Parts: sequence; C-alpha cells; structure tokens
Amino acid sequence: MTAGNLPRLNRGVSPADKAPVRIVHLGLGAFHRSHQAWYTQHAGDSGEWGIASFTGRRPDAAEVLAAQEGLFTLVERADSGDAFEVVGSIVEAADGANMDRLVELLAAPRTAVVTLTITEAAYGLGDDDVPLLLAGEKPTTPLGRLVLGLAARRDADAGPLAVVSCDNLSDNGNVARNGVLGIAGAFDAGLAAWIEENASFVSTSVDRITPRTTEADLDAVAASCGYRDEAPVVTEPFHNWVLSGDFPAGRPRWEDAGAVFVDDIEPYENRKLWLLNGAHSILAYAGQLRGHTTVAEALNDSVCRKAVEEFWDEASRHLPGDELGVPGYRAALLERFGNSRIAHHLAQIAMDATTKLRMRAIPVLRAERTAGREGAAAARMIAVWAAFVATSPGLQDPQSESVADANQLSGEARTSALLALLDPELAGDPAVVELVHRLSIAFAPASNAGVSETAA
Ligand SMILES: NC(=O)c1ccc[n+]([C@@H]2O[C@H](COP(=O)([O-])OP(=O)(O)OC[C@H]3O[C@@H](n4cnc5c(N)ncnc54)[C@H](O)[C@@H]3O)[C@@H](O)[C@H]2O)c1
Ligand SMILES: O=P(O)(O)OC[C@@H](O)[C@@H](O)[C@H](O)[C@H](O)CO
Repeated sequence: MTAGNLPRLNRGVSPADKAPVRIVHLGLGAFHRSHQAWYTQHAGDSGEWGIASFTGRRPDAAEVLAAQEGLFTLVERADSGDAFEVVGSIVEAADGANMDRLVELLAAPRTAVVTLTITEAAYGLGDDDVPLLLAGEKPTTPLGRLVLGLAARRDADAGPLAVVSCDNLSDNGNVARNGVLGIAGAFDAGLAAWIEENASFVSTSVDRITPRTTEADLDAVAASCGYRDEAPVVTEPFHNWVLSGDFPAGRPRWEDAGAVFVDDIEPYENRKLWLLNGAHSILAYAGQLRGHTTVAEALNDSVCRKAVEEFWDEASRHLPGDELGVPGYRAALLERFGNSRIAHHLAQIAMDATTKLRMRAIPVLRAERTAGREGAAAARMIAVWAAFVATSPGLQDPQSESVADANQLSGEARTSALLALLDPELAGDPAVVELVHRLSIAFAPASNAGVSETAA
C-alpha cells in the first residue's frame, strides 16, 4: 500500500475513548501536544479529563487535528531510534476565533483547568483587546479571549478554576494573572474582583524539546504506523513538569506521569530558564552567526559550546541547593542538545529575543555584578544577540521597531540602545555597555572567521 492509500488516523483506525472536556487549552501547537496532552493521557484518571484545545492565530492546526478526531502520533525521537504513540487526550480542536465555543466551555461548571502555551510575547498583547471588549466586539488575543470566557463563567456562577501557564516565562503564573487582571480591570472592575477571588493562577516550569514537525516526519509515521497522520509531533524522550499552585476544581493526576508539585517554584524555573533556555539563546545567535542551523550543530562548535559552558558556570553560582542537582542537569542537557536526530532549528529559538533575554541573561548578569564579578558570560548572551540583529534586521520581536531604531545607531550607542530594551538601568552603566559591546564585536560576522576559543 502506498502512503497515499493509507487510511487517515482517527478514532476508528486507532480506537480511543473520548473523555469529557474538563480542560480548555489556548495555543494549540506542537509543545502543548508533546507535553500537557501527553501528561494528561498518562494520568491515572485520564478517562475523566478531555482537553478542548484552541489555536492562537490561525485555524489550520485545529482543522487538521479535528479531521483526525483530535488524535495525533507522538514520535519520541531518541538517539537510538523512534517510538510511536497515539495520543487521544485532545477530544476537541477548535479555531481560537471561535468565541462562542470558548465561552460555552469556560462557562461550564465541569471545566476545571485552563492551560496556556501562547508564547512569551503574547502575554503583553492583551491591552489591544480592551477597546474591543468595551465595544462588545470579539477579542483577538489569547488573554483577551480568556477574560471574555471568565466573564461568562462568572455570569453562569460556574465556580472557580485554575489557569496554568505553560510558557517559558519566569513567574509565569503571576505574569498570566497580571495580564488577565489588567485587561479585566480596564473592562469591568467587578469581573476583575471575581477573577481575583475565583481563578487560581498556577506557575509551572515546563520542559520537553519539541521542534516543528516536517514533511519527513509525516512520511516516517506513515511508513511505521500504517496510517496517514497529518499532524504528528516529534519530541525527545525527556519530559519534566514542575507546578506550584491550587486547583480549586480538581485536576488530572499528572503526578502519575512524573509531574512534581512544589511550594516554591522559583529555583526550578531559574534552573530551566537559565540553563536550558539561556543556552538555547546563546546557541541561536552565536550558532547562526557561525553558520549553523540546528542546536546539535552549534553545540558541536567548540566556540559556541564554550560560551554555553561559561554561562552555565556563572548561572550555577545562583542556583543553590543540592535538590536542584545542577551538575546532573547540565550533563543531561549536553546529551539532550547533542541528540542530532532532533533537528531543533536555531531560527525558531532566535525569535522574540527582547522578551526572552530579559529572563535568561539579565538575572544572571545582575546577580554576578551584585557579587562583584563582571558577568561576562551572561553579557555574551546579549552580545551575540546584538551581533545577530545587525545581520538579521527583520527578526521577529515584540519590540522590532525599537530594535530597528537601535540599528540606525553605531558603536556603543547602538549597543546601549539594544541593552536598554532588556534593562534600562544596566544600559546606563558604561562598564556594562563597554563589556557587551566588546564581546559583540568578537562575534560580528566580519571578525567571525577569526573568533577563537580565547577571543570569544
Ligand atoms: N517547543 C518547545 O520545545 C517548548 C518547550 C517548552 C515550552 N514551550 C513554550 O510553548 C510555547 C509554544 O511553543 P510551540 O512549540 O507549541 O509553538 P507553536 O508555534 O507550535 O504553537 C504556538 C501556539 O501559540 C499561538 N501563538 C503564537 N503566537 C501568538 C500570538 N502572538 N498571539 C496569539 N497566539 C499566538 C499559535 O497560534 C499556536 O497556537 C513556546 O513559546 C514556549 O513558551 C515550548
Ligand atoms: O521560544 P522559546 O525560546 O521559549 O522556545 C524555544 C526552545 O528554546 C524551547 O522551546 C525549548 O525547546 C524548551 O523550552 C525545552 O523545554
């Protein structure tokens, strides 16, 4: 049978019961499916917890998944080979613009949890929705839509629920809370008070490297599974989820799948955001400047790897406590990044730098300087970004206009203007500007061929 003749994946081809919707997700993308959908499928009480998942900006991902009755294949890609699993916890896939359905589900007492993977940048977009909400029009951002859904929940007296941010942001529960309350407060003060009382904003640290799916991945699934899946997800075997907060209307037993519930999430967030995501950002800019395309390729370059390891040394000084197991975490990261069967593209990681570097480079740079040290490795993360945006002025960023304005300047004035987008106070410190500028010159393309392990 050729791939074209294979049956399309659905609940007839791969029988899977549909659990009732009790989780609403905003941001139906690859990561939601490899992480929260996988954890929910592996919870001991998965039969009680179905997910209705809404896209963010376009309907496409929902249409493809709806044609498969929510089913997709999770391809766990290890160095040693692929393992395939059909995930059935998403029981409904919908266009994010379908406000009628979102409102209906959020107003249902049975709905207990809202999860979010809307990207770091999307948490700052909700203000645009306030005039639309006031005019009785449909909001367009994920948090604006959530506010309208929560208004319907209050009106239906459907009770409390938990909102769980699964984006790579420090203190992501509070960032989500502030975003939602900011929009709600400007729209309806009574609603903001209801949300404060009834919505629990849970913070999480999430981890599972999940690159974009390619055509070759579709073919690999067809060849191995005997059906055609138009929406498989490829991910690494490793997975981690640390959560902190209350679930007033209940939750799946995610701990059965390895999720960990803690009182103080900050050390876990810092470990993940600094060591994993910080290293990813260094590799994204330094790696592309040095001609690499994927994380595994960049890590193989001794200059990039040294930049990563030096940043890890600096960051690790601010990750105290044996329970964090930093040496083991670092060793595991080298193995995970080196998995060359996972083609994790640097271009994907490079986007939205001003939001990301604020959480990945700045806290370590500040902590190092407070301790009386230079913070050169954290400064280098900013420096390689500064060098990279000189070569890629169109890079997606929530502050792209300000980046473009900075690019009109030259020398330390340009470096200072870029640094100001991350931390205005540090941008006013001549020693920090000089440091970042010097490190940036070492990585600028003209000098790139000559960047050696000692110079960079
Ligand atoms: N991919 C990973 O390895 C990974 C791992 C850990 C955490 N995350 C977190 O998950 C997020 C999503 O990653 P993904 O791989 O699923 O990406 P994706 O592109 O596959 O999906 C992102 C989803 O968010 C929506 N979205 C994106 N920008 C938006 C915007 N400006 N406004 C509204 N909706 C928007 C998209 O429409 C889509 O539904 C990341 O930004 C990160 O914070 C990803
Ligand atoms: O858009 P970002 O940078 O938050 O995410 C890109 C990758 O660094 C990230 O998705 C990692 O793969 C992930 O955080 C691993 O858990």
